[in-house]
Amino acid sequence: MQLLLSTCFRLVQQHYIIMFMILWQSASILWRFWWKIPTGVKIVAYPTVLGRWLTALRMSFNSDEFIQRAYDQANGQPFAIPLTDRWIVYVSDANQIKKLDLEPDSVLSREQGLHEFGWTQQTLGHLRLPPDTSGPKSENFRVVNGVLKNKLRTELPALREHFKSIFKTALRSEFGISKTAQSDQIEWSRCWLMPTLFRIITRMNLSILVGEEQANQHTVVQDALSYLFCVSCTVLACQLLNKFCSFVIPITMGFGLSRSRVFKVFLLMTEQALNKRSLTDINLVRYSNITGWAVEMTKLKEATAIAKISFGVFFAGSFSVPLLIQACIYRMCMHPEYLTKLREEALEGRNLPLNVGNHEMPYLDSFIRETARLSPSLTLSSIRSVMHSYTSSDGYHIPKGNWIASPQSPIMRDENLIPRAKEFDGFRFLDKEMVSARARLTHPSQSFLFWGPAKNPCPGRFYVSVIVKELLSQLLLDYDFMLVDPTARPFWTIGKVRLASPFMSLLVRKRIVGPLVADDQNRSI
Ligand code: HEM
Repeated sequence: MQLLLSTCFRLVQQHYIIMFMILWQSASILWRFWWKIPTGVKIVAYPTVLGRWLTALRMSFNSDEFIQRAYDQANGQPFAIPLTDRWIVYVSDANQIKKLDLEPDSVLSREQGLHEFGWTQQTLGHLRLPPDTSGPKSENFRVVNGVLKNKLRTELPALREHFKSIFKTALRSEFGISKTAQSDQIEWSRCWLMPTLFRIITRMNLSILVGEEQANQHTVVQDALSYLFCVSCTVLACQLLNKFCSFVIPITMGFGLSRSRVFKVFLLMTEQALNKRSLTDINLVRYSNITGWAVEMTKLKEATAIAKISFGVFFAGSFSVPLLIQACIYRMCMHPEYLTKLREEALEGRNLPLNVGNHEMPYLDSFIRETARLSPSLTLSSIRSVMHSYTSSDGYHIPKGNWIASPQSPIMRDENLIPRAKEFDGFRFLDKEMVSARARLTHPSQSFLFWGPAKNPCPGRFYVSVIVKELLSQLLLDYDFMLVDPTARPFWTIGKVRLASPFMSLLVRKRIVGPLVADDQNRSI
């Protein structure tokens, strides 16, 4: 009898818990999809509150197509699509975007938007600098832009030999080709592209962030890679599970162990740079990496706070570069007709310093820009988080907590803005005489949102442009390559991210100098 009673009691208890969870979930659906709905804009979702929720679920897997259709139907007007955590109002008209640019960060915050986008509370945890809504006046913004757009950019031409030697060694070791391999050793080796590119680029980023000595240490690179893997799993979990993800985060983040180990390296290098500054005449101190330049530029005194800034740069710069390179390699394999010209150019430019006047290698520059245009790694751009309920001068109203953004892919594929926009034309950005570029990879514009808003584009883009060109040049000059399965799906869309396929594999061999045998996907192996 007692057993029966206790079983009944437990069932009732469980029943209440389930009832409570259903009520809580219903309330949050009502709150988000009815109470927080933007007004005065076209709502692109299935009708009713439940329909909007289903649209949000659908957006987790198929957002690219959905946004494209909404853009085509909106005729330049703003439209709103629900995600599981918020509404996004997409604005594409240039004049409306200009008006948004005039709003202060305390109303429409770019920095808050970037933090929410990167789930920094979960992925950087206590090592993040909290978002500062004072816009360009914030210390983080000033230091990050100063370090990447001034210091690092000025050093780029001199760093070319350094980049070259890192990539040469890395490619050889990744492809399992010995230093003394002769051109008649033509066996193909198979390479799993995404992890390979992450290893190479993370090693390179560490060398400019914390210096060559640290980047040479196997454990430092391994910790950085483990941390990036944890971040990828966490962002994926957060995108799919949203608020329910709290209990899985410690697991996906590996309890923050790799994060702490990587941060320790940043802290150590920051402390060393601070010591150097205090011991030497300040005018004589020369730093050669980002942690040192951050110490040189910041007004902050405390090592941990300064290290958080450079750690934030590591976080911001780690994911997009491998994805861009993978997209370029995919395009090269699918459009081998470009390879002869790209190889000629790479050979001619082999020893020139890159980024002196930002006009070197126009063919490769155009090829990468065209790839980026058609294969951006995000479905949206220029995110702003609504800090206080916002009513625009055009009459639409967006409740606090939602986002305003631009529909990146549809704009970059709009035939009204770019002729034959849906076609891949690798040398599209060269002028009529085909000698120099009309628009460089690093130039942001209203129809090229790859680097974010034209007003405040990514400060790391000059560095990206140089290292991507260097790596692709070496690949073109030293290797033949082709896709293992050219028919496999090249991209996946998960929530706001448009990922190059993590399963893409390449067949690679040392290049036979002479006829360009790699220019044909159909050759026999
Ligand atoms: C293909 C590679 C990259 C792409 C497509 C990319 C794109 C972007 C975009 C879209 C933004 C947001 C801009 C905004 O909405 O205001 C951004 C911000 C940023 N990026 Fe990049 N980025 C890339 C590589 C890098 C690298 C390698 C670094 C560092 C070495 C870097 C450092 C940053 C930083 C620090 C910010 C935040 C700027 C701020 O808070 O003011 N990025 N990037």
